[in-house]
Amino acid sequence: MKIELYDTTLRDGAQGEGVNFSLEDKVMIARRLDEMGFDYVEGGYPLSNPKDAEFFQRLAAEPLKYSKVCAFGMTRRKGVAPADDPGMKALVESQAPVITIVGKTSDFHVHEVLRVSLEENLAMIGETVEYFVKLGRQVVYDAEHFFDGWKANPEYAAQTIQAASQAGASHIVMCDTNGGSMPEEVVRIVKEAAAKVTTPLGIHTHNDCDLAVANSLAAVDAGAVQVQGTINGLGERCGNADLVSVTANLAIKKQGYEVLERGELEHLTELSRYVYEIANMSYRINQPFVGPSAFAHKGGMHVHAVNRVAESYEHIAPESVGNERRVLVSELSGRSNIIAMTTKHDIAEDKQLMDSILREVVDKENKGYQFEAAEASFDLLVKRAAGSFTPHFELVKFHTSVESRGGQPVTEATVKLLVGDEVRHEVAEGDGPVNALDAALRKALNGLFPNLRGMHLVDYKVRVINSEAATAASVRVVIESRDSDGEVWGTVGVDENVIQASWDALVDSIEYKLCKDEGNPAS
Ligand SMILES: CC(=O)SCCNC(=O)CCNC(=O)[C@H](O)C(C)(C)COP(=O)(O)OP(=O)(O)OC[C@H]1O[C@@H](n2cnc3c(N)ncnc32)[C@H](O)[C@@H]1OP(=O)(O)O
Ligand SMILES: CC(=O)C(=O)O
Repeated sequence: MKIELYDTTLRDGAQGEGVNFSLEDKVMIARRLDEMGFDYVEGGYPLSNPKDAEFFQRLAAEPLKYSKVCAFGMTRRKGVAPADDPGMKALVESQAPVITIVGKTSDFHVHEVLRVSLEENLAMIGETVEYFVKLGRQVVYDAEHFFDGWKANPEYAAQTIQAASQAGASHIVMCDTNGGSMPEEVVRIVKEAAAKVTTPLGIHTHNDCDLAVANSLAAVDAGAVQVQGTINGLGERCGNADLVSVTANLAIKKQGYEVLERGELEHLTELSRYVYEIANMSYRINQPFVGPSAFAHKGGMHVHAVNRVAESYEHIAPESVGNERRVLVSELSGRSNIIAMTTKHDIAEDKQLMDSILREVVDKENKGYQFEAAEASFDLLVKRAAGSFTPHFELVKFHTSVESRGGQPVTEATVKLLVGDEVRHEVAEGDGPVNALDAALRKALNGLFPNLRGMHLVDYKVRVINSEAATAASVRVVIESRDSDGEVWGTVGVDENVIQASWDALVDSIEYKLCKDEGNPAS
């Protein structure tokens, strides 16, 4: 059976704390969802702000190819005719082919929040839906607080959805607005609601009990044919149902449902990351299906098994959702992790070397190193252990100073290097000691390695480890670098002195780049 996917990232997702899409962001996300084959894209609330109103004008001028565009609004205001209601006018002007109307299901909300009679609320629902149907628009009716309302007063809750159904709504969407329902309640109530209306049912859940995806799937099993949710579960409070997980579960794990019929499932990971990037948010690393850790294997016994049979510790093939298998190296590693990480070195047969690499990894992790986010440092460690690494330069000394000049901090670094037989001695200023060291190091290497010009630092993280040792505590510095090929790599340094730890991570980063460009990648 076909299950319609209704995306509300641009409306309900934008209600999440820290989420703020520009007009261009919204248009780009809508187009990506359209390419992926989502059935409905809810673009916003045109009454709410000019950006949302403008979004619909942009899409009216250049329509989506597949997805139906939905404009969201509430039922008419109390005591106002639909034609005179500013919210209705904004929805009409949006030109959106689908109008999604939210209305009250719960008698408690009708009395305490709207402060109108139960009859007036029914009239608000029926007249609003009818108004848009008569204008030739498709109307999706979102029944707010549906499950709470049904639990408190099922007769009245049923009357609200019957009002929408009789007025011509195409779907009645049951909303778990406060996210407090359990899957067994959802199943029972969806079945009871299905006995009261013939209009197709949809489900819209929130994640306050961490059950939004489970509740969506339970509703589908009970008869819902449309699922509303957001990419990555963005949304108010604890978020909405993550439409990525809903889609993957319906397509891969459950039997008999069809979603994204155009074979776009293998682009789910790309879509998830695209939305994170546009929202300027970090990926949720352990996000099911699409997170960077979703198929990352760390425990030595697991890696051993996965090397033999991938599905021994994977519930699906990562590629089916566009993700990839990763092997992590850490103190929890066994020889299998090292073998998996060093395939290009062709050293798997050298058990002694494998054991010495493993011992060094465990020893270094014990001192505070972490190689999970520093694969480039790990690769250099392997080369050093295998005797195939020749440093491109050697440090003679470095010096950094920070002083205040006229109330402004000025940071300077001096670096003295031996490059072959030549001594190079350079000084540079920077925004801080690490930036100044980076600049002086590059100056000292200037003219020898022009490819370093296309490389820059993109992230710098410092973490105090062993903090109970107070001032003697070590720090771990992780640096992320990127080059003009778009490759990103991580390196790590650990020391009691943050400048030394930074230097070590910096040097690894440059050595990795030089090895890579010589066609001698460290891994
Ligand atoms: C469950 C959901 O996610 S629903 C969507 C929630 N999203 C948002 O609120 C984001 C966009 N909202 C906005 O920009 C603004 O709230 C607006 C433009 C819609 C309204 O702004 P204002 O007119 O200043 O009203 P305000 O937000 O303070 O209060 C909401 C009003 O709508 C009324 N209202 C709430 N729900 C409904 C409804 N379903 N139908 C009719 N009126 C409703 C409230 O009773 C209140 O009116 P009152 O003060 O006369 O009682
Ligand atoms: C409509 C909606 O967003 C809700 O009830 O949660």
